[in-house]
Amino acid sequence: MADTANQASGEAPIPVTIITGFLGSGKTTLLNYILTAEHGHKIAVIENEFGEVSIDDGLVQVDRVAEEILTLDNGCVCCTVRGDLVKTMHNLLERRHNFDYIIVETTGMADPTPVAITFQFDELLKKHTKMDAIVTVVDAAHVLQHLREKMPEGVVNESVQQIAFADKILLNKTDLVDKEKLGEVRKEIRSINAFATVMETQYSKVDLKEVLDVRAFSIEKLNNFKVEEEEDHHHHHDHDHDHEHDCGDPNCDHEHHKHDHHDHEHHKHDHHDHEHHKHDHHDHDDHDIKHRNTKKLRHDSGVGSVGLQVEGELDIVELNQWLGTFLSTRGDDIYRSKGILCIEGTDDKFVFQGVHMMTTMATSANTPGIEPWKEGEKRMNKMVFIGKNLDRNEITEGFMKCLVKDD
Ligand SMILES: Nc1nc2c(ncn2[C@@H]2O[C@H](COP(=O)(O)OP(=O)(O)OP(=O)(O)O)[C@@H](O)[C@H]2O)c(=O)[nH]1
Repeated sequence: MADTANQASGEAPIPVTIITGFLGSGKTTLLNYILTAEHGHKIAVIENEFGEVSIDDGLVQVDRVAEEILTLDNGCVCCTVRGDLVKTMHNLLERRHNFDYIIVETTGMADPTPVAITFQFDELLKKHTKMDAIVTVVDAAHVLQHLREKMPEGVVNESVQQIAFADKILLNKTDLVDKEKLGEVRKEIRSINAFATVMETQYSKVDLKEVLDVRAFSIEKLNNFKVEEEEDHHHHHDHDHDHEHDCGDPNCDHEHHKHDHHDHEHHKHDHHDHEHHKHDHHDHDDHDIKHRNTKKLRHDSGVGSVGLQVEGELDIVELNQWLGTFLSTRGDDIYRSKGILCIEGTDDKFVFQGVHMMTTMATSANTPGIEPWKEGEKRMNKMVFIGKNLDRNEITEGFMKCLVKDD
């Protein structure tokens, strides 16, 4: 008989943390800190840039990932799987008894999407690993400059995207900025991603319980759906939905790019900027919709977040149809989506998460840490979308139509 520790580590899916962030933001500093700290994990690290990182304790091995990109479709980022990463991961999994945690560090400029997608896409990886969180390291002294950088037509601002994807944000190098600047940076981050946890750090020193094994990607944390109060009352711009959207790849001529989006003309109300603003919505005013508008600040990428919190039961067929259509038409612009949902006819919570148009739906029956709806618990659906040019009304309307109507 194999020993129990071996058995245990041989069966449970291995958590994967993706560390991303702009060049020089402090990713390597974070990695070195993690690898030398006491955390009880045996960590395998995969990096794009470095051949070797040798740390005596904890670290098991470092695999070099060469630049090899396997594109599944016409070059659209959401259809890109890292072939090299798949190979490296398969090799690594053959030695899985050597480690119980995986960290993937992306290069400074890399978009985390293909890495996240790869873990969702490959069958073996899906079976043996479990995305834990995307951790984005932000350089407090330089991030505003990067966020506000004007990009040429069709080019994605990586800094904005990395923040949009994050479950956890290390606001690093706080020693280099004053309070006022720090406040400004925080606001700008919030305007892009209203749902990630932001932690201020120096030399990436963070409470590791906040970044490792946090299951942020599989959204247990949505249970605490908590949004920070913001004081500023910047005017929320209406986004003009120009129908030529881009996925950041100038060569991409993917069918869905040509999709003519709905005309949003009738949605053009002026939103308040108040948090948890109660909203009378058509004939659904019996449902309490708590939501949050993110404000468009000076980064002009149009990236923001929309969160919904709606009580009620959802019709699974309607939901699949709406989400399927919504994400296949808008998926290039929607970096992340997650949700905990209440489906008619079951006491299991449904756990939804997506990266662009790739989505997974699990239930509390197969998601550790998520409990089924309890007797008497409010059946509150919570859903988050983070992306470009999101139209809160369009999302709310689509979502509300999926609710089971009380007769
Ligand atoms: N002042 C200050 N410097 C820091 C802090 N964190 C990291 N640095 C320094 O910033 C520089 C870049 O840090 P790295 O950890 O190498 O950044 P990186 O994100 O890995 O950089 P790339 O690999 O180039 O993308 C190093 O000289 C670090 O010592 C901090 O909190 N304050």
